[in-house]
Amino acid sequence: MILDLDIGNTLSKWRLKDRRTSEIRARGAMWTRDEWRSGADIPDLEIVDVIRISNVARQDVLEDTVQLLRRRVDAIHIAHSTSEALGIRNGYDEPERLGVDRWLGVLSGYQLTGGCCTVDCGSAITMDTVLPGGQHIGGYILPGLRLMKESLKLGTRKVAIDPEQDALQILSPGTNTVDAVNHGVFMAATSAINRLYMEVCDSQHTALPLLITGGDAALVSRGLRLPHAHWPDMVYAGLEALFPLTPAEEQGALAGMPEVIRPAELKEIRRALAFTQML
Ligand SMILES: Nc1ncnc2c1ncn2[C@@H]1O[C@H](COP(=O)(O)OP(=O)(O)O)[C@@H](O)[C@H]1O
Ligand SMILES: CC(C)(COP(=O)(O)O)[C@@H](O)C(=O)NCCC(=O)O
Ligand SMILES: [K+]
Repeated sequence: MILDLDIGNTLSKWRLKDRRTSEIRARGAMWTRDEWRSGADIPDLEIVDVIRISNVARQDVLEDTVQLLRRRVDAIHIAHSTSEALGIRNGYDEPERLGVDRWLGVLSGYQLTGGCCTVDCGSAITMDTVLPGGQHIGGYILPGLRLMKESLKLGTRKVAIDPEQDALQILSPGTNTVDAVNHGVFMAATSAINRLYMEVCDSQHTALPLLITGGDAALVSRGLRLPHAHWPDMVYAGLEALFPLTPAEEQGALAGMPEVIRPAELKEIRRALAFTQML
């Protein structure tokens, strides 16, 4: 069995994948700051023979995790951002400083689309662009929904946006503190993504597919008017692309690949952008 780990600043996500059939057998998550102890929260390590890791949390979290796992498994593959991989050139001045979760999203996004914008809505919200031909041009980092809320210190930290509400409701003026904050941060996130996406397409002269992932992706997705695809396993898919282990992975099949949504026409994107700028 393969254990895939995606250690973010908030949550450490894990997934068990069958090495022969490529089926996902189990999934879970735990708080990154918590220790890995046997119990219901962590996978059964007895059946794991190889591990792939994406880590953007502190180095000691990775070291502790590897220490714990090393005793039990044959191989541990740890992903790193590099200047080039799988036909993609990293656009950062210092490529190794690009968050590896972003790099993995770019790798899988490019495998799927041949050029796209990737958005990861977690502790931070990140957007990256890789152009047709494989040049990554860098991206943007914003605080995530939770961080934005916490930074206001208005006591609304624990009250999440109701995911059942429709987007128009979430964007309406709040008539109490909780709603005012929730609607405000939702608007900040969705309008920034909309705008940055349009700016990038305009300046690169191409309408790019838009992919979104991360713990808040389903919610943020509801406020994006642009065509886009939600790919919950996008970071895991980058691990699959970088360290293929199953027969399906060796042939380029990535877990949970969404259908590619055709982007709006470039001239429509430019019209919407011009409208935004005149407001
Ligand atoms: N079950 C959940 N537990 C905790 N956070 C969740 C959950 N579902 C959605 N979230 C949201 O997802 C965010 C974490 O997303 P994630 O992509 O895992 O972040 P990171 O990779 O930075 O750890 C949280 O800040 C929270 O807003
Ligand atoms: C930007 C991030 C904090 C996002 O992490 P996440 O929200 O997924 O926990 C992470 O990708 C990171 O630490 N990046 C290093 C800085 C950079 O990418 O420029
Ligand atoms: K993120």
